[in-house]
Amino acid sequence: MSTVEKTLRASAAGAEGRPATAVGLDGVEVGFRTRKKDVTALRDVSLDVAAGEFVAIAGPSGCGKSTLLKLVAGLLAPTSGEVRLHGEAVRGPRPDIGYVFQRAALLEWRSVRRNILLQAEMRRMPGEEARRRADELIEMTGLTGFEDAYPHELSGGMQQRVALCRALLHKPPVLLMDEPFGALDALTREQMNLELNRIWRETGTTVLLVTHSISEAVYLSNRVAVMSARPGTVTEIVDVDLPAERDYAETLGRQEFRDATSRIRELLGAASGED
Ligand SMILES: Nc1ncnc2c1ncn2[C@@H]1O[C@H](COP(=O)(O)OP(=O)(O)OP(=O)(O)O)[C@@H](O)[C@H]1O
Repeated sequence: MSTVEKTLRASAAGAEGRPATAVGLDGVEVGFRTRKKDVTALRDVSLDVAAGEFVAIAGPSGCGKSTLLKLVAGLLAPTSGEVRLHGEAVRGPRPDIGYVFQRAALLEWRSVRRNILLQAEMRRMPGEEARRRADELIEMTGLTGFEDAYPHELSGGMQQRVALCRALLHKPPVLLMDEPFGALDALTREQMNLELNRIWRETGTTVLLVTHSISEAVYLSNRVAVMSARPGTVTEIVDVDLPAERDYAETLGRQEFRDATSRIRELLGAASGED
């Protein structure tokens, strides 16, 4: 583990070595007013995510999962209730988060390295430090040898790896991922799940992941927050009783994995046909 990662892990632990709360939502409600009607997207959402924890959010389409991530990022303000990052109320866009979306959204005219370094340019990070960090991430995500390739020369999985490097460049203590592997084929998605589990363990980053896949949610997380249909609220938090380091096939065969997936499927309604 590098010194940077050790520091990140140490700062993730609160007083007396207990993990501090990285993300807190308290009685959050979000309403949208459109020309035609008012929509309550989230109602009474409360959720605490400990520093270094991996929490997945699962729920039916339109229940407010993306809205919840936008609140944490400070891109949206709640109508009522409070959102906190590291104990501090979120009052506007936060620089200390990383965001990965379903589409990698890379700049076609920039190489892999320069797409990753875009984050540094936006944040005016010192060049040498940013280049070192980009190299570290390129190696961590298996992109070595493709630094000078352009997005059209990459597979979908590789493009998402670049997006992940870009999101992690400034070492955000909190990483928000909105259905990041939804557009990938099943095998690539499995590979990305394995890699994300390793990267999460190596960096100690707190992760909030929105996913429609129940198995992905359970494979990756410490806990899965299951939401109801709109107005979305967290109906139950399912604990995933598995070791942090997870072999893919072995994990899927474990009773704890089956217990968690069937509980989530039950909560979401077997008829939804998800996963
Ligand atoms: N800016 C907005 N203005 C008006 N309504 C909005 C806005 N953003 C979201 N909504 C509404 O809020 C609800 C929740 O949207 P959100 O995108 O958070 O759901 P989701 O659970 O992420 O959906 P999906 O799983 O389909 O991506 C939806 O009914 C959506 O139409």
